Amino acid sequence: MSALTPKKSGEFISKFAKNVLILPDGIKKLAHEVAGGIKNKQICVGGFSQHELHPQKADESAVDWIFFVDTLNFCFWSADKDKKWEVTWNGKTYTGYFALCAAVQRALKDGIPLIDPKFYSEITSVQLDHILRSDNPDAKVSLLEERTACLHEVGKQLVEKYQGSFMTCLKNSNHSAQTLLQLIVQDFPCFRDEANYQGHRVAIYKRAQILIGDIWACFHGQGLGQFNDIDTITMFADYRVPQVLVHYGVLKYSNELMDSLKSDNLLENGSENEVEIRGCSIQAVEMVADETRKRLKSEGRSDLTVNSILIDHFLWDYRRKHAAMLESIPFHKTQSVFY
Ligand SMILES: Nc1nc2c(c(CN[C@H]3C=C[C@H](O)[C@@H]3O)cn2[C@@H]2O[C@H](COP(=O)(O)O)[C@@H](O)[C@H]2O)c(=O)[nH]1
Repeated sequence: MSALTPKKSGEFISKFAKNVLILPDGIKKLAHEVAGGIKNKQICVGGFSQHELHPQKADESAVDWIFFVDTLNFCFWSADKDKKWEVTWNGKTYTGYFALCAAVQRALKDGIPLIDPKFYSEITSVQLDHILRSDNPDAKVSLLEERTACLHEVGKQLVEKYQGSFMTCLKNSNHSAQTLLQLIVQDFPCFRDEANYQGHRVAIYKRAQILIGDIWACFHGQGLGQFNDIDTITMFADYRVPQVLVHYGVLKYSNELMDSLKSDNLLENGSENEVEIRGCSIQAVEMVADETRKRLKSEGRSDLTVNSILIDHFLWDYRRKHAAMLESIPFHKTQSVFY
């Protein structure tokens, strides 16, 4: 059974969700803030390159850098807060997603051809463990074997089918995000982030969509990063953005779900509650994007770019900036290679 698109999946899941609710007042409140951020250019496509660890030059190696990072861009949370995986680079210590970016920069500086698909198609888990080594000796990156298997899968496919670079996939997509999305989930199974929900096959495609979103952002929506249908890409349903949506009163969890998350119970990938959190996050951000467009239109500012990628980046960066304030809102803990 072929899956619904992520946008349709979000709509469908939010209709049937039992433990997650979308609140219209929260949508309006967040849309007001997003509209303001877009007008004053705080929220714009240039955000990606502002991170010192991201590629500063939008070229072929940036595309292979982004593909490598987004192949491993999952599950950085640690059960024990004192054993956080962290990487120090240029005198600064990073955690989570940015620890991955720092480890990649460190490896490249050491002359390891890490983002070359030929190299990582044959990488051993011992080599990867060294490359992703933490400066906190007690903490190691999670799911090492699964990460190694992901690299083998995608590296082999790129070498055998796409002349050894994701650039070929990008060129084959003819500036269509949906064509590229289908190519990614068909040819690279570790990106195929789907689930069965209420008798339907739903697709979240978090890493496949963030891969497209990061290329679009890195290239400022120009040249190789120009997609005619970029607005059809949804937010990236990870475990951080739902925290912010609860904070803004956009999502509300049932008491039962909130209590379960507060007790640090793991949520199984594909379980009803996990799918509801992720699906309602997609639908909520689509609603915020629509409400924001409506507001800007009423102010005669339809010229401004509004899409779910920009809103997602705002929310994700917001969680990073206000981590302490958001600590009282639990994030759902799921072990998977999908997010
Ligand atoms: N929805 C969403 N999820 C994102 C990102 C990013 C990084 N994106 C950067 C690139 C462009 C933007 O400017 C961002 O700066 C990582 N993640 C996910 O978060 C989790 C780790 O979180 P933490 O523990 O805090 O590092 C993990 O599942 C990871 O896959 C995003 O943008 N959106």
